[in-house]
Amino acid sequence: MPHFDEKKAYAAQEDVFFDDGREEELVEFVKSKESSVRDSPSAVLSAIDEFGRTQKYLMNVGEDKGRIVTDLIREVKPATMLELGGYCGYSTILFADALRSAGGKKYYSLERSPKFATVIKTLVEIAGLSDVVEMIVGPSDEGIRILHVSGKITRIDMMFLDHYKPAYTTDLKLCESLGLIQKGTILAADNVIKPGNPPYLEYVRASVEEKRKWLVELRKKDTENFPGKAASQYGHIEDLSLEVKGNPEIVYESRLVNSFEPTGVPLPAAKMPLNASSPTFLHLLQNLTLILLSLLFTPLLTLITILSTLLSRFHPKTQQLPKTILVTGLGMSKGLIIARALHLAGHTVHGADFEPWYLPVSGRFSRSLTRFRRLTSPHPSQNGVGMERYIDSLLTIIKKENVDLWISCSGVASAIEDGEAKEVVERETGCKAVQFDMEITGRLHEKDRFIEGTRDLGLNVPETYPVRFVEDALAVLYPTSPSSRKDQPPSPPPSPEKEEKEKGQTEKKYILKFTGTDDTIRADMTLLPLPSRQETSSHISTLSPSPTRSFVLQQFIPGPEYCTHSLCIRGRILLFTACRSSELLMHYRPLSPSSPLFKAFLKYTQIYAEKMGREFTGHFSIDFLVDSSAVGLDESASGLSGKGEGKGKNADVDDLMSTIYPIECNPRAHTAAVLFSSLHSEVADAYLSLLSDSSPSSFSHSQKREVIMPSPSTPGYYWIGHDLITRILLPILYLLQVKVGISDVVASWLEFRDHLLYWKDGTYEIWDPWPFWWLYVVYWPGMFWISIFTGNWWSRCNVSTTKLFRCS
Ligand SMILES: C[S@@+](CC[C@H](N)C(=O)[O-])C[C@H]1O[C@@H](n2cnc3c(N)ncnc32)[C@H](O)[C@@H]1O
Repeated sequence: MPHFDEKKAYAAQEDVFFDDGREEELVEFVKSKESSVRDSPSAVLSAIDEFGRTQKYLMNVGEDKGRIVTDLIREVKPATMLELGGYCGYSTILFADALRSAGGKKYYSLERSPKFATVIKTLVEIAGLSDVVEMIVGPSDEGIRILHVSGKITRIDMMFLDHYKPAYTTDLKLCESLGLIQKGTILAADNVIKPGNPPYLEYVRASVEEKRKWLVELRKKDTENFPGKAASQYGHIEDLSLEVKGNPEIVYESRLVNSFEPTGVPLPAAKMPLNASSPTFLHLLQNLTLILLSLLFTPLLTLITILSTLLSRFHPKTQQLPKTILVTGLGMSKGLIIARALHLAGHTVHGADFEPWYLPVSGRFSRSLTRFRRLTSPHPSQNGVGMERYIDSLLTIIKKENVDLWISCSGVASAIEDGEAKEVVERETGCKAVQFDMEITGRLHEKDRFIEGTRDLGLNVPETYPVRFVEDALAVLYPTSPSSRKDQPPSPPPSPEKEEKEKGQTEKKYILKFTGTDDTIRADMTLLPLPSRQETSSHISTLSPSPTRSFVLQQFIPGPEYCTHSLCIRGRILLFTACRSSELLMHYRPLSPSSPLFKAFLKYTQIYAEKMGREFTGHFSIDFLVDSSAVGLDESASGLSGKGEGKGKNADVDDLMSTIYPIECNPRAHTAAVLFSSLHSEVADAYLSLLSDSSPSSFSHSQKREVIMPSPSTPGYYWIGHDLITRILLPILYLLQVKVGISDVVASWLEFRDHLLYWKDGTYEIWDPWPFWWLYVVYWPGMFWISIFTGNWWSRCNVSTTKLFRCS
């Protein structure tokens, strides 16, 4: 046991030893020395220590126990680190400084008390560490979910646990369940011996078998049988979740390290590096072989094409009279799968899309098309000329080919234009369009109008406010009561309920979302308000909201995001699917139609469509967030976990309707449409119903068509080229840059292997391989070189290294 220097001992701990005004006194104390301590973390720490010694006790980790962790930081060199419980920022400053010196980037401090969080912010700012430290205010489990959902943390390099003792285990399990604990993660937990944390020690020291056994037993709450006053230390006993199961397969190495409290009381602290199993070299070899087979065998593809041409004679054809159909958006997978479905059902399909003359899109080479035409873009519009030319180019095809049905698969940039085009096409020709009209498209496309309209329909929505000026957002984030205005007479004090509501209002978190299509801004997930009004205001100012560059301020819902895709004909949903939203929208696995979440999403979408009435025809896709904290939902509610035993499995669909929040709507086809690839005759029938099913009496509940949805056995869909880059090449690059470890690289490769073995490529069809071949052998390399020559490559890489290869 090392020696403790009595001269540096903190004042003795009193009965009441925090939240009695001493934290504010500390801030004043440090501020009084600001000129000598500014921008020096060690000087700020010395000032805090001096206060603890000469004024009042502070529950800081202190110099001695702190050194155990800073030594670890120097050794492990974490890129990011998490702290649960920041109090006045002693550990925050000590560890964030060590992290920065070791080359790390971000230190997240999770602190429940807004008052203490303000103290931390102030002292961190004086120490000159604001660039490194990010505060997340609120209960730690909420903070962990926020960091996970926002993508700020995908793996925990190192975590310091020093908050509500019973929450050590539940929070660790939560991190495990979210996949944040990986091989090499280091946990440093304070106070596990005194006052003591038996459930935590038991958990991290348990074997895999023991933890598996506990999973099926009825566990006591972690707050029960807790020693001393630890369970009620911060006022009340917290209701910790019993639902988060953790990952029993993870094994920890545990070590106790002797040290001293800042008062000089000797104590052990614990640190725990982690062990996990490694995959084999064989998988790597298998992956490489499959890649070569998939991409380089052009002659094989040619042979397949010839054979499948012969075999396609045996495809079942439509029972109806063949129709002539125009599908636009053939450059995207969603357009391609719709064209293929209609072709296989025996119809004549024409394709069209925008494409530069020097680089044809892959969809034009599909065997499902009778002919492909290049469309004039509506965008280089001078006085609406671009728009007129676009509509003319559509009308020309429709009239020349006697098109019966136009299926618009617009990209985000031409959704509104297609709304206008639909009106002209239906007015001037006999052709029907699967596309919302301009008014409805605008109402769905614009985020604030969509939420407002949905609220008017009586459906659950997140709070959403239009933001055209910085002040619009500040007015929501910092509501002032009328009585605080100088020019108005004071009004009576607010009722307790109103006060409670206003308090709640300010504690809610919001995200500022750009209403346009700039991906760099769309990625900004900063939770607002920031700790001070000034920081909030300057953050919003950097985004420069204006009437021509508007945003919405939307309530942050802590929970997973799901996307849906549906085809709606005259207010009825005919095709529907839902999936977990994936990074870059390049992986789709359908939710089981029997899962409660799927049913809730479908019900929500159906209610919306029916309330909109017979004018509502088009592709309709709502993105939902699920407030999993509200009803203790787990993965079993979506049917994706495959385990099926969770509480969510039996969730009531009506209850779920108030915990699913639409966050935006795409009035166009979603790439998740690929999940219908094997249902071609059903898909074709659904689209063709627009031409036949038009009598007013057909819109009744009794005659409701059955909704077509991908069966639970539908494989997941991915794009092999995207996976090659994001799952194979980029991890190697990041490994060379020492951004990730070898275990991360292997995990990525294994994911790719699983996709190759069990999932399906979103472009490839054995009978129609040329779009796939063109996409990867010509289009992507072409895009790559064009990007290099035009310089776009680098600017896009700043957004995301994989963005360039998004082909949805
Ligand atoms: C022992 S103090 C932290 C001391 C700090 N790590 C240091 O060494 O300077 C514990 C802190 O955890 C915070 N806390 C308690 N429960 C929490 C929870 N569920 N989530 C986040 N913070 C919590 C308390 O408000 C308190 O500030």
